[in-house]
Amino acid sequence: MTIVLTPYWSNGQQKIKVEPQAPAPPPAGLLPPAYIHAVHAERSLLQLRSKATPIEKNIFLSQLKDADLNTFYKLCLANMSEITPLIYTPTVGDACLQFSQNFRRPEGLFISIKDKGKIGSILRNWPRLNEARISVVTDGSRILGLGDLGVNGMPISIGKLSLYVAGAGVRPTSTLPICLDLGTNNQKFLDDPLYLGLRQKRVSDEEMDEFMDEFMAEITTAFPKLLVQFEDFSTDHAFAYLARFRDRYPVFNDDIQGTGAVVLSGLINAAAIANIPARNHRILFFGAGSAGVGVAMQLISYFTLNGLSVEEARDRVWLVDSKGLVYDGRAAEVAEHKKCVEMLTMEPDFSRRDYTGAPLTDLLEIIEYVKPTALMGLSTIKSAFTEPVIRAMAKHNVRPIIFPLSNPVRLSECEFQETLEWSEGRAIFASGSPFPETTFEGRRRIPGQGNNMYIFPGLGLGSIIARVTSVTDSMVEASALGLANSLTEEERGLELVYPAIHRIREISGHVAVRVIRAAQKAGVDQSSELRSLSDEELTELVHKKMWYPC
Ligand SMILES: NC(=O)C1=CN([C@@H]2O[C@H](COP(=O)(O)OP(=O)(O)OC[C@H]3O[C@@H](n4cnc5c(N)ncnc54)[C@H](OP(=O)(O)O)[C@@H]3O)[C@@H](O)[C@H]2O)C=CC1
Ligand SMILES: CC(=O)C(=O)O
Ligand SMILES: [Mg+2]
Repeated sequence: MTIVLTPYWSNGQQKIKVEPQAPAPPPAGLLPPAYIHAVHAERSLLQLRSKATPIEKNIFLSQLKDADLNTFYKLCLANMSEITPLIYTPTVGDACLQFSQNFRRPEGLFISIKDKGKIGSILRNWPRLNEARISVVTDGSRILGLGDLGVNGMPISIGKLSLYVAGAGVRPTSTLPICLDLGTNNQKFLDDPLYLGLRQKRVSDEEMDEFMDEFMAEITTAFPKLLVQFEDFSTDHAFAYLARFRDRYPVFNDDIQGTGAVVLSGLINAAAIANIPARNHRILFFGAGSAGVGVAMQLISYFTLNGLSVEEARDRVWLVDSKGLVYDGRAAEVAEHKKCVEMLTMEPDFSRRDYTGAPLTDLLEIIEYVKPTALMGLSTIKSAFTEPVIRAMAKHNVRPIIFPLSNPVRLSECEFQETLEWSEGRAIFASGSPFPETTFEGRRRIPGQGNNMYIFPGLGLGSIIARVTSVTDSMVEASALGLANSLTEEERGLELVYPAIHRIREISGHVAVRVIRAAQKAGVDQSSELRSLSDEELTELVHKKMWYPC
């Protein structure tokens, strides 16, 4: 049993410790005589562990959250590494796939295309109108690497918000999960009598634009203090709506910006282990969607801040999509977001100009041509990093950086153990979903989890506390740098690229402080009283604001 709990009340016979936040005990007789709330957390943990499969554990935890919020978050905080994979990736992928079958009680807000014209009135049905501070909004069109899941995407919003609470201490009552139902192109769901969403195909881009304009205007009116996180929109809409709304409202896109920040942070720490400055790396992206391009943009921005010109910075990056290496001369059309993204002041044209040969479609061939120092997988293609691919990376690099970042775990481009074996233990590894640690040739090896869950809780908390009017690139970059320098000496000694997940509150606090400072510098903060605080005072304030279960 790993949890350490402080009992705070019993059924009245044996008062132990009453904390200020503790709920009043129910009247005598409504609980068994020896019931102790804190011990109940241990009982809940045993119940959780008695479930056979991850999805059963996910269902159990979801019901526990509904029945006893404090015990749920106590378990999360005391057992982060055990519980995070159950409420988040990989299990949240199954929770989404099975949402319509497993549905018990509604959680969050559902807004459909049929509500167009009256979205404001639907939003005002939310019972905690004045309390909402952070909303994770998905349209279910690209849930993890699982594709269009329509209204079944709701658990991703719920799961991310549970991490806001557990990982950053955002008050549970301040979280607002939203799933937009704009139809689905998933025929299996449309044919399923249990499917809980609209029985229609996705609406046109024009209709979706009108809907999103109304939605954003109404949500920021109904909830004037709300930060909006866009989650798992399909890539074209992810870029389009970030560009459309980011200067008007406090909004960020987790898959583009959160992922960009977390991978930049991991690359900085991996570069230190490889003993090659980050800006000197040659980075090959296998997958050029919202996540791949988001990370590429973040890296280029960082490299330019570290002395490279835009040309030199983008020269460090190669993109591969389903048609192979992205280069100017190839016949297959190159989507706009892979060429020129308006969201940065520079124009990071990722399409290579220096390659003029025949299309390169084989990853191994591409590796032999590029000779990358780092290989990033954001493709949703399971096992794409084959033994020859990893061996080629290991041939060209003393310490190859290999980050298979696709989620959930069954879509990972490679697994931890095989990557160690094929690279003779030299790979520096981080994956999107967690792999267990292992011992390789007598040495303890701990895989990194390169997941935006290390960024969004702190980025969100800092934005909420500073009451920002928008989320700037500098705030996102600050979150990455804050995460990168949060490793302890012991963690560096173990060659970790990300800190241990059980320190998530500390890390989120650190990230939040960096984000608040960046917001102040950019002039987008509205909590001017925080400006005069020293860093120590600000850190203390951030931690004081964190909610704890009782
Ligand atoms: N670790 C983390 O924190 C995060 C991980 N992710 C994960 O990243 C993955 C991708 O997300 P996202 O970018 O939004 O999704 P997209 O579907 O937009 O992108 C997938 C990309 O992979 C490319 N691709 C598909 N098949 C192949 C193939 N056979 N060979 C080479 N490339 C291929 C696609 O090519 P084309 O453009 O030609 O279609 C596209 O560029 C998901 O699994 C998601 O879960 C996302 C966000 C955060
Ligand atoms: C982690 C995440 O945001 C994703 O896989 O989409
Ligand atoms: Mg996502």
